[in-house]
Amino acid sequence: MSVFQQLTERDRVFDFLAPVQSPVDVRHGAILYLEDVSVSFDGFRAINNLNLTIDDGELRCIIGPNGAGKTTMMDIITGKTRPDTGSVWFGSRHNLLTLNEPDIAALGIGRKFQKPTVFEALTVFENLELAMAADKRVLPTLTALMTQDIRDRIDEVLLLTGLQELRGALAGILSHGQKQWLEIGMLLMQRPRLLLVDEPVAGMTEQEMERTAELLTGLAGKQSVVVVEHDMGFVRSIARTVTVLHQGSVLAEGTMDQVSANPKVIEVYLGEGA
Ligand SMILES: Nc1ncnc2c1ncn2[C@@H]1O[C@H](COP(=O)(O)OP(=O)(O)OP(=O)(O)O)[C@@H](O)[C@H]1O
Repeated sequence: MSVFQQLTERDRVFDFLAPVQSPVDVRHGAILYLEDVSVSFDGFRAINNLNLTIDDGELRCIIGPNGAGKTTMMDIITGKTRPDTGSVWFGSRHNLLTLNEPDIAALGIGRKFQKPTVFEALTVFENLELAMAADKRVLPTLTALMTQDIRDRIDEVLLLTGLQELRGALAGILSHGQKQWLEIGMLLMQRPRLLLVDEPVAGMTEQEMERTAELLTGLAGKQSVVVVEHDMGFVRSIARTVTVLHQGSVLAEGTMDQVSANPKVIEVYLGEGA
């Protein structure tokens, strides 16, 4: 059936217009559990008996030296990499190791990579609209049929990301920071329960960093946010709990003050002048 035919079928709700369900069971307080997770690449243990719990609504920062396993950990959570051993649960109901990448995304885990990948030839508004559509070819038709719900969500996300004034601007003319916020906004359109954000402030000005700190801390509570970041000033400005990864395991966990006073952390990471 053509996209046009699908859109003219008035008697059913289309998947891309349906509200995202959140069947995640967080009654025990945690939204993500990694237990004894290990993965090796050519005999090298990139993740080594990793244990990590993220609470529902929490903002967690993950730091650690190059090669500590931060990206691999994100890849495991999103289903891009399968661990050799261990378990990974989203709430207490969903075993993520039985699901593929699209299913994990559909459950409500959004991932923001370091480099922004917005559609530069489209406006800010259209980028957000497109983030709602599963089928990226339907944009022009979708605009005509856009429900009030989607318009309201776009307005909410424009407000959250501080991009209201730029709603009609082409994404291509945005600053680096604004593009990063737009991309976070695109993820927010799907109302994720857990957002994984990789080095959000790399290449940003001081002012953009402050705005990003406000944005991420504002999201916590409504959703859980895991931020991987090397910029210690930024981590200090947003962090409640910091996890330090080293050689694929948790080396230390606590407040920024606690981990930065930890001699093991100073030795393997902070002592590098990071
Ligand atoms: N697909 C792969 N094949 C082989 N080795 C890999 C693969 N992915 C990661 N590694 C290795 O696993 C280790 C952990 O890498 P990872 O990218 O997860 O670290 P990181 O903490 O994200 O580092 P950075 O801060 O530099 O981004 C590194 O030694 C890396 O070379």
